[in-house]
This record gives sequence, structure tokens and C-alpha cells, in this order.
Amino acid sequence: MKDFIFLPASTIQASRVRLPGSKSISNRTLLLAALADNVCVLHDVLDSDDTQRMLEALQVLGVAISSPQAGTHQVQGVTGRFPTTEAKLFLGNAGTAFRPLTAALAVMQGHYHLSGVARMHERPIGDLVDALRLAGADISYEQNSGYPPLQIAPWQDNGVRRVQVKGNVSSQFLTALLMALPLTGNAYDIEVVGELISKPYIDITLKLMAQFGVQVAHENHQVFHLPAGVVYHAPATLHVEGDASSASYFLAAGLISGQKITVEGVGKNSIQGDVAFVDALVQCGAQVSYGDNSITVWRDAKQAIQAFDFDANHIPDAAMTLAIVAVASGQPCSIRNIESWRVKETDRLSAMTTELRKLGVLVTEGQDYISIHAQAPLKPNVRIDTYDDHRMAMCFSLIALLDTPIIIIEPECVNKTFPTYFKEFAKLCV
Ligand SMILES: O=C(O)C1=C[C@@H](OP(=O)(O)O)[C@@H](O)[C@H](O)C1
Ligand SMILES: C=C(OP(=O)(O)O)C(=O)O
Repeated sequence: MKDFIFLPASTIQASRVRLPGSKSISNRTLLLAALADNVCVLHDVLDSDDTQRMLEALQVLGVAISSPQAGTHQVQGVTGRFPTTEAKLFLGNAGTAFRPLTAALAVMQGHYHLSGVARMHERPIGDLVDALRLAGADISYEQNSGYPPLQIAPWQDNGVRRVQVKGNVSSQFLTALLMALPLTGNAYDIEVVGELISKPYIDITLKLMAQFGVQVAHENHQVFHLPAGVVYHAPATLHVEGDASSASYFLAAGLISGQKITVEGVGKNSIQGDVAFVDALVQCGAQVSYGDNSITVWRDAKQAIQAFDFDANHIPDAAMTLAIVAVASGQPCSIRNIESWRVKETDRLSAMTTELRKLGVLVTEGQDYISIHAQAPLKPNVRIDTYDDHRMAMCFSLIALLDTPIIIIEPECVNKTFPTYFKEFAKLCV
């Protein structure tokens, strides 16, 4: 791909888009299948940088994985113990690989070194390390305290069976503990201290663990009870849903353009919290219909896009797409309770503010919110920096639907979760 992509002002035609597999489900099921006591064939797994990092890591750890075709992986589980007891793993910028693997390797009897790209070394992991240390993990920081790279040494059980974890920086820390602590064979209570953000991702974790035979009871997402003596047992085959966060760009295109856009791969029974993005679009004036495995969004020609003021804590990834919906509305809009944007692929609050202002949009950036008001016509042919953040690239592509040609710099950053995004987007445009 060139180091920029020029998107001319476009309109969208009524279309159907087949979604890539869910990143969150792909990386969780790859890890759970690897830890199970049997063989599992995973279908429709996302093929992208984040899942490649997980697949490579599992193979280095001695898990036998054969991939007869793209998106299909037969995983031979290792019954809770990775055969490789010394390894160096490079995990890119994949939070869904780094955090769960840190916890899984912390409860093993080996020596492991975990690193990532420079940005991953700026993304916090201290709350997870603190929680694991309470229960017997031996983890040290190689550079800055609280951040990767990490060095992990053998687990030493200390008899502690109630572990506290903070939930206000990333839900991935709780996800990691939930998936890893059953490997010790002991029962644990995990207590969330303070607020738990991005809660629907915990529900994905619990539902997938249940599919692998481990039921976790919880009290209102505050205390989680892990059973003793359990072993992950995989279903013979497992189908990965389409990615609901990736769906958000096309669903927003349906609202913005008015045309019927159908995404295939997620539907009314999806386990992904980001399908709630559709509820936000409905409040903005979208029409919606759900199928078992599809969602269609459009807008009646007479209905304007409505202003909104949303708490988007439960849909942090799809919430970025709402920023462009705000621009399309031309009304003052706010997206709130999204401080976690600051510790993702880039500081997304700052990046979103900077790039929207280049288009002439009025923006107020708060510590945990963004207010957006596009009054004047947008400036054409603006060069949008993407900060190595796939969602910046995908969100800003939608500006082309607002009669505004736009240039997206370094568009290959979409490889993190959606390598074919610009091809799919071009198919919709007329
Ligand atoms: O568990 C997951 O699969 C994810 C949780 C969310 O992160 P936070 O919990 O850090 O908000 C989300 O942003 C990320 O893309 C995927
Ligand atoms: C925050 C994201 O990724 P990660 O899984 O690396 O946290 C994302 O995909 O928007």
C-alpha cells in the first residue's frame, strides 16, 4: 500500500459487507483452545496483525496449530501447561495478546520475556502485574515500572485465594486474570476495586470461558468466583463472529448516506458489546433491522442526523466512529466517559481532536470526553495523520461521504484488525 490513500468525495450505494472475524473473540478462543485438553477447530478467525501475534506466540510456546485455509486453525490443546518453558515473545501492539498471555505465562513454571512495539511499552500493565503478584507471580519490569517489556519467572503459589484488581484503566486486566487463574487448579475470588470500564468485554470473556467448560459466577461484575480443579475443554469446532467494532464504519455509512448497508457476520445474538453502537445510531435517527447473522442500517431521506450526548464507556472502540457521526450531524455533540482512549493505540482523545480541527471542526477535548461541532463546510483534501492507529484511518475514511475529499496517511495501520478495510470501503462507493 502507498504511504497515503486519497479518497475522493463519494456517495455510498446500498450494499452488503462480509465482516472479518472479531479480534476479541479470535484472540480469546485461540488462547483458550491452546490451553484446553483436546483438539478444537476454529473457523472464521480474524487474519490480521493482532491475531498473527497471538498465533506466533502460541506456536513459540509449543502449541501445535495447523491452518488448512485462511481463517481456519486446528489447535491441539496443551492441557493447561505450555511445553516451552523459556521463550521471548514479541506481541506487537495487541492488547488482547499481551495482557492475557502475561497472566497465562505468570502461572506457568517457566521464564518468559514479553515485549511489543514502542507504543505497547507506553500502554499500562501495572494493575494486572500487581494483581498477579498478590497471588504468587514473579514478574519484573525491564524498563519503566508499570509498563512492558516484562520478564516472567516461575509461579510460586502463596496460598492467597482472593485477588484485587483495578478496573478503571483497562478491562483486559480482569479478562486476563479470569482466563489464567483457573490454570492453577485453585479456586479464586477476584474483586474489582473501583470502577470497571469496558464491561461488555468481560461478558465476552465469561461467555467464551463457559464454552470451554469453565463457569464463572459473579456478583454484579464486582466479585468473580473461579472454581477449583477445572480444565479447559474445547468444543470440537467453534465459529468466530464477525467483528462488531469493524462493523461500526459501515453501519455509520448507512446512517450518513441514507443507503441500506448490511453487515454480515454479526446479528441479534452477538456476544460483542459493540453491537450496542447500533443503539447509538438509532438515537441519531437511523433505521435498523436485525437478522440472525446480519444488521442493516439506513436513514429515511426526511430524517436529519440528530445531535447526541452519549456516555460511551461500554463501547470504547466503536465510540470513535461516533465522532464522525457527530461531524455529519452538523450539531453540537459529545462523547463522554472515554478516558481509556488515552492509553490505546495512541492517545485517541488528543489525536481525534487534532485531526478534526484540521478539517475546520470545533472541538473541545476534556480529560475523559470530546465535544464536536462542525459548523462551516469541511476543508477539502486535508492530510489526516493516523498515529499508527487503525481506527483513526477507518473513522476518517467516512469524511469522504460528507462531500469532502480526504487523504489518509499511512493507511496500512488498518492491518492491526482489518487489512482489507479500504478494499471493502471502495466497493461501497460510487
Ligand atoms: O478485551 C478486549 O477484547 C478489548 C477490550 C477493550 O479494551 P479496554 O478494556 O482496555 O477498554 C477494547 O478497547 C479492545 O479493543 C478489546
Ligand atoms: C484498543 C484496541 O486494541 P487492543 O486490543 O490492542 O487494546 C482497539 O482495537 O481499538
